[in-house]
Amino acid sequence: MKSFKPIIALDFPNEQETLSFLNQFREETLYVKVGMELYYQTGPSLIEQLKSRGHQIFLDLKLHDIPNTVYSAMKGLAKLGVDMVNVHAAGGANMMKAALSGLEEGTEHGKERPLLIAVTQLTSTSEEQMKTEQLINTSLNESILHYARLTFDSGLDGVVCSALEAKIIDQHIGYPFIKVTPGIRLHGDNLHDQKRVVTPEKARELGSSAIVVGRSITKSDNPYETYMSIKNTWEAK
Ligand SMILES: O=c1ccn([C@@H]2O[C@H](COP(=O)(O)O)[C@@H](O)[C@H]2O)c(=O)[nH]1
Repeated sequence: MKSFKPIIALDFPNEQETLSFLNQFREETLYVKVGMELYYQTGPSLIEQLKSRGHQIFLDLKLHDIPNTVYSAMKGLAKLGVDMVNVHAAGGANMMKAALSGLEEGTEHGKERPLLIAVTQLTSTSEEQMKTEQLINTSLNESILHYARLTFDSGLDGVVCSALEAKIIDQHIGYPFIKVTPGIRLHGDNLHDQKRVVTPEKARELGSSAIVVGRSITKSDNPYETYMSIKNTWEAK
């Protein structure tokens, strides 16, 4: 199975704060996640800087639009040379297939295409919220499995889900389908806006392929130490 370092969510408002955070990590090369907050302020130039420092990049823009728009957007994103990108599975099979075609066509000849994964249900969504707001009348696990199957059948590499759903996805889809799991909390507490949370140890036990950790590292008193301790726990697998 492909092995990923813990992915640090760089949820910062600008380049300066991002780089001063990263400077604490000395020579360590990281797998970082650039999301909407940061990318919408900095654009491709920050991606170039992160690459020049040797970091791997998950560009987490969660595309969700009509197939043609997603196709063209992915074609452009492929040129950035990032390692992983994503869409919302709720955009449907045609949209996901269009995303994959765009990525394949946009990837420079001889380079590896970025991994493409799809968000099933956000880790900030509870079963109750899914039922009352999205009017999806199944269990949360069934909805996530449905989106995971749709994603797999559309030819993508994996999904974003909580580690709580990693096992059921393995049972029905298997390897090498990737499960990227945010909602990681060091004490498993429902901190902030997350609803489906898991500790790094539990995520490992449950079969997560990659954990995404934001505020537990970025807001800690010693981000470097916190990251190293999470990494050691994760690599003990
Ligand atoms: O379902 C999802 C999809 C993406 N995210 C992103 O992961 C990080 C989590 O940050 P924390 O501070 O560790 O909560 C954040 O960038 C989200 O946009 C997610 O949490 N859940």
